[in-house]
Amino acid sequence: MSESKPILLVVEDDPGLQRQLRWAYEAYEVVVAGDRESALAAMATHTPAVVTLDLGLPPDPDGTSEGFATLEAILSGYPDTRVIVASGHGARESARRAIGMGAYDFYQKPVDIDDLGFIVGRAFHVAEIEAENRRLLQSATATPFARLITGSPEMLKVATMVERVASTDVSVLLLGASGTGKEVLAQGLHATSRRAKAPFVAINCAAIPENLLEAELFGYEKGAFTGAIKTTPGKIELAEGGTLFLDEVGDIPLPLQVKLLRFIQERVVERIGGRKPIEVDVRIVCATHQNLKKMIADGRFRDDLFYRIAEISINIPSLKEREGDALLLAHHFLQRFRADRPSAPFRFSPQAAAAISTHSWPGNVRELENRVKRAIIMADGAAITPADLDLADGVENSLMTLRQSRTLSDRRTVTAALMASDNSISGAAKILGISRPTLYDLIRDLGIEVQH
Ligand SMILES: Nc1ncnc2c1ncn2[C@@H]1O[C@H](COP(=O)(O)OP(=O)(O)OP(=O)(O)O)[C@@H](O)[C@H]1O
Repeated sequence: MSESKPILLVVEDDPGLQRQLRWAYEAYEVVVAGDRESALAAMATHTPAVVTLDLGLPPDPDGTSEGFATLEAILSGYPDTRVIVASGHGARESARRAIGMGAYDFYQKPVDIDDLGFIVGRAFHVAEIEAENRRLLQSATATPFARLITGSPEMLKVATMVERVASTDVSVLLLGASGTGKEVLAQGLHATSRRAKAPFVAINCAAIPENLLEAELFGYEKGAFTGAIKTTPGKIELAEGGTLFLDEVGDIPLPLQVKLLRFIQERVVERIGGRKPIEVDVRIVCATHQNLKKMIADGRFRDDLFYRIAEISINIPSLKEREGDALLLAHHFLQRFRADRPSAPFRFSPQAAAAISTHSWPGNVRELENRVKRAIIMADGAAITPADLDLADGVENSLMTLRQSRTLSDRRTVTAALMASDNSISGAAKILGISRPTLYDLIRDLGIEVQH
């Protein structure tokens, strides 16, 4: 991979500030444009991930009209670009308008190079994560787990385990909270097993009334009970040669647990009202959000059945535990649902992205899917907002994190410089490129203890 620096486009008409910014951002290759035309030319040539844009551009250097026109042109041509808007004119109103149009962030002049540098750094970071997300989305859809979208190491580990057990015929118990993707994984398991061409039959044991569950699973002969007007095979039979997925297996009532156990041991079913045993070859995969061990202790689940269905148990992490996945999945669902509603926004506002990243997702992926579905219907701006998702604004949180992370990174850098210079103040100041008094101030503000 090339080690070239990322390109930052600075749209600024003041030559003094142009020079200052060019000098300040050593980590980037800074491209400068002084007006709309040259900004769009630079966009076409370099397609930078991040742009800083002064709203006061010629021919309206004292107003904002040209700046807004430039913002609109950039965002409509290059919707993935993070545009950071800087202006001294009627800052609040301009800020609101710019963010509403899809700007990434806003900065009020006069420019503080350090602060703006931090915002720019974060914008590149987010752009990188999003690019990575897009790559992951592409590669994820190429795997046998076509419906499983994840970039988190914990979940990838789960997918690898599922893939590994798929080639065997052991029974698998998937443990995870509601909406974590148990059925998606069960389907992935089936699709990667030797049974892939045979049926995958799923049954949610919690969704079917107790008295109907037996008929659903085992089938019945005509006339076996009132309403049994024709002979009907059960789900177990329908899964012949393939995989039977028993979701919420903990909800199977005890008498039916006995019958299921018998089937698993003998591999034959008898329809209700039937006399002849029917041989069935199926792979059993179960899932539950309940604690089966506790249910066994309470006498609500049979331990002999548990050991039959749980030759291998796999824990599925909650969405909150999969770092970065909420945003990755949100983009995935946005793309998917937009297919039916092309006029919907194609991006989340920075506030919405922050809200998605900080929400605790008690309903896991299903909750996320529903919120994005809702947002696509509700949204009427350029970007999806936290309100469209019915989430609290995440920006306050992210701003706190911004401040905290800045302190954290300063502390780390100063401590490393002190260690490298054997706690010599002048040595550390030299490494950090600051004066000794500035370093003393920093050490005090950051609460660092210097050992002598
Ligand atoms: N990693 C994932 N990638 C893409 N979509 C997912 C993922 N996980 C779950 N989904 C989607 O979220 C929804 C819920 O998933 P699923 O039904 O598999 O969860 P579950 O754990 O079986 O839920 P429950 O226990 O409530 O039945 C489905 O629409 C599914 O397609």
